[in-house]
Amino acid sequence: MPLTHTKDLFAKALKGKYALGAFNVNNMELLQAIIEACEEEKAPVMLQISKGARQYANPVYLKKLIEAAVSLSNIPIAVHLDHGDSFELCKECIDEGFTSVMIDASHDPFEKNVETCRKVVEYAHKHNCVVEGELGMLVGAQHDDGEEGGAYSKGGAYTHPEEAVQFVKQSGVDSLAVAIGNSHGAYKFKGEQHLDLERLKAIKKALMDAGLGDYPLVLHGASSVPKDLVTEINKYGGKMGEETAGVPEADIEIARRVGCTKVNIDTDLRLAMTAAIRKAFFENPKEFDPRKYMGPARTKVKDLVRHKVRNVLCCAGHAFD
Ligand SMILES: O=C(CO)COP(=O)(O)O
Ligand SMILES: O=C[C@H](O)COP(=O)(O)O
Ligand SMILES: [Zn+2]
Ligand SMILES: [Zn+2]
Repeated sequence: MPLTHTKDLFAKALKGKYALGAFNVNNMELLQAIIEACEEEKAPVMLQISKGARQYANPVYLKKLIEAAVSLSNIPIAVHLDHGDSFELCKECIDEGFTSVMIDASHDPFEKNVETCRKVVEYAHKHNCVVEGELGMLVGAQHDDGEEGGAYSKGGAYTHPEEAVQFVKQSGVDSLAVAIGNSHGAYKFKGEQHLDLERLKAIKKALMDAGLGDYPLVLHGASSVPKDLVTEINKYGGKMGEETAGVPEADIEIARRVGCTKVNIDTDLRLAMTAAIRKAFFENPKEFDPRKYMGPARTKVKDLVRHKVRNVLCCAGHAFD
């Protein structure tokens, strides 16, 4: 089975009122965990590759691993560039056959963001690829070099509904990542906080009223940073701030119902993998066969993805709609 096009996945998700999980892939075990969970849950899935993943694993390895996943499974799989930071990187991925790319020029002024997106859209649309843009800036740790804080988006800037309309019209992007209080990483909030879901509704409505239809919105930073994973990491020797909190899963469910079509999850996968590896090291300090800790790590990530697609995103059971 070949890759499924991102635009086909979006069309079905919008019709079926479910969200697609866009899970980040950095190595074989993460990929296997995502695919096995989605296969068993009959969920369509988006695999996303960041610039960092390409640097870590090598684009050819990633491409071949994904080819293996596609040929061994029956579910619809799309491949997306996460946070493309230049036209050149987007072009490389489009040429490699990615079904969608994100160009993230959200830190630039509006006009410059539009211009950068337009250039990517022009190339992508000629090559059967669709484009995600971003307007507004996520709070906190986006593009961060520091320990926990954001380098240049500490305050964030929420997406304005009318600006979103102008941005989509002028740039021609096919989906839009919004800033509604979401942020990347494990240190999103101290204590329980919520997304600005009223703003999300207003953005969706403004796009609809402007004749852009049931327009696909994207939620970055959608990890919930489960307390039990943080506790487990710390129990087995980790040193994560216990008071950290992510996006409540109930907020993600509401975002899905409002019309968020793509939900990005990376940190929760990292936490699951780290918790399982730390536990295996702690419980079996004499063990040195990587399969003995990567195996449980893969299983833990698989359980997490299963939970997300079944209980939060509600895309389980929709693979063959
Ligand atoms: O937005 C993401 C990838 O683009 C991931 O967000 P998290 O860090 O919340 O998992
Ligand atoms: O939003 C960022 C994603 O979690 C990817 O992270 P990365 O750049 O460390 O691969
Ligand atoms: Zn961004
Ligand atoms: Zn992101």
